[in-house]
Amino acid sequence: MTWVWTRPLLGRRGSPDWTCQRGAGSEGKVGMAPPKKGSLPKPLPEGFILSDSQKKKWRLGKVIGQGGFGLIYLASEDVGRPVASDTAFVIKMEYLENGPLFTELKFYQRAAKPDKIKSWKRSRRLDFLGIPTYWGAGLAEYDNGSYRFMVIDRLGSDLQKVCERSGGRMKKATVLQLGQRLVSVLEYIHENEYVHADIKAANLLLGYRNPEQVYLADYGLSYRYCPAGVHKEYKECPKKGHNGTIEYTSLDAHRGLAPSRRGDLQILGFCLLHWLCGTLPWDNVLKDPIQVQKAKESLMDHLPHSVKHLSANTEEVAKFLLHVKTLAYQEKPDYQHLQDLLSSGASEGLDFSLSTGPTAGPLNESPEMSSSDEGPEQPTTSPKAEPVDTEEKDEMRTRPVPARYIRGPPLSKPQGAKRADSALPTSSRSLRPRARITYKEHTSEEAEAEEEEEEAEEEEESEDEARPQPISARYLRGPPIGPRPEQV
Ligand SMILES: Nc1ncnc2c1ncn2[C@@H]1O[C@H](COP(=O)(O)OP(=O)(O)OP(=O)(O)O)[C@@H](O)[C@H]1O
Repeated sequence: MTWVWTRPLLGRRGSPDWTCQRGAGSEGKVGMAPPKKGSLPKPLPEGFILSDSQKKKWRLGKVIGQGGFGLIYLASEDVGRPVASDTAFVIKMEYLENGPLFTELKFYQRAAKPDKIKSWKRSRRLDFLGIPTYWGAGLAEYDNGSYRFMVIDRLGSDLQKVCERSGGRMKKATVLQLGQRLVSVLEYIHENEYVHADIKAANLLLGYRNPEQVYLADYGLSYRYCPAGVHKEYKECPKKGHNGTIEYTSLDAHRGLAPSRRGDLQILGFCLLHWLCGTLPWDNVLKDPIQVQKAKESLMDHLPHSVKHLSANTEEVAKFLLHVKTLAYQEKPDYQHLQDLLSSGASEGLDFSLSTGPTAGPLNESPEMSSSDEGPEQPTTSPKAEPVDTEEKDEMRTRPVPARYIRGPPLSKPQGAKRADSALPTSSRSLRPRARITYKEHTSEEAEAEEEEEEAEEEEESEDEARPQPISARYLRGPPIGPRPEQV
């Protein structure tokens, strides 16, 4: 039996209303003590000294943030005095048995070492790359609890908050500028065998000292799509469908495919659209992942008109999504071309002041359009969904929520419409708080074995004393490797 973290659909982010429920599989594993009720760890005292896997010491300061599983502390390498309020480091800490920090740590250790980032920047002639620097990690014991921690750059406010403060939407030039920068970050991540799989404003943090810099953070859902250069195979697995943040997650994720590069870009496209319009066509059906999937399929099927129809200022994003639609599952995107598509209206810097651009388009029309509405001809190379077994779909629909890990802040409830085809926005045009539901698939033994195998092959695992507790005690996400090579 394994343990699944659950939280009510609209439960408060970081609130103690999590429960731990038993799930199927992995019978009889060692280390099966259920994680403590309420996943947020007990805060460690200010001034606590931690030693990382390289024996470097770190001093804990105040808690400055909390996520679904862990706390963020200010931290300092100068252990002899209290941590200054303007310190450049933070420590992210979770209970040892929790999975997301382990996943995030593996990303940083494999893909975001300072040297690697430095040489990438040199080779690309970049002044800046928006990935926080990783400074170390380790394990700690406190008051009978075991913890994992990771030291990274201290960052500033997240874009969700910034955006809410400035009226909900962003200026078009800023959205396009953000899009370009994120394509550049994604290219780096993708070239290092990873995808992020959870791009959204809440995971974009401004620099602490320089708010002109934007970092893509939170790699808790990141996925190694191409371990040792071998891309995961195309395998739809409806039972693993809808992973990610429901508003933005890719159609691949809805279908239960392992995340890949095109999925990240599609997620980014949905984010850009949201930031521009302040709303998305599936806002009103967020509680029903299948309806969300259908609304996204409809939008992608009817590009570019479906996007242009939402607002007058979406031409570049429509082109962006149209290009993403042409990508095959394993295809390497043309990052330069994607950046070029966004470049025409992009600003130099970022301006988060109130957006006065056109609001989203007609409110009472369906995103599903007749073929005569479609505008320019569609590319013929667009990937087609494999037929989905309706029985499996029904099973997904009725599957009890506790079978998955669900996370998301309360924010406001989506309003109104019951059907995807009437899912056009009805009220607010702003990026106001909303239900953001993240589905995270429950651990599978294949995925765990796969991770173990990959790790065993790596020579660079000197920091592996930070390995997790017995596998079954932690939460892991990841689809199994499919036997069926199916390039779509
Ligand atoms: N490097 C950082 N510097 C400063 N604040 C940070 C840093 N990383 C995260 N935060 C802030 O701390 C809070 C918690 O972040 P964290 O990444 O742990 O969780 P989350 O993304 O909010 O939720 P989840 O754990 O469910 O993914 C957020 O408000 C985030 O903006």
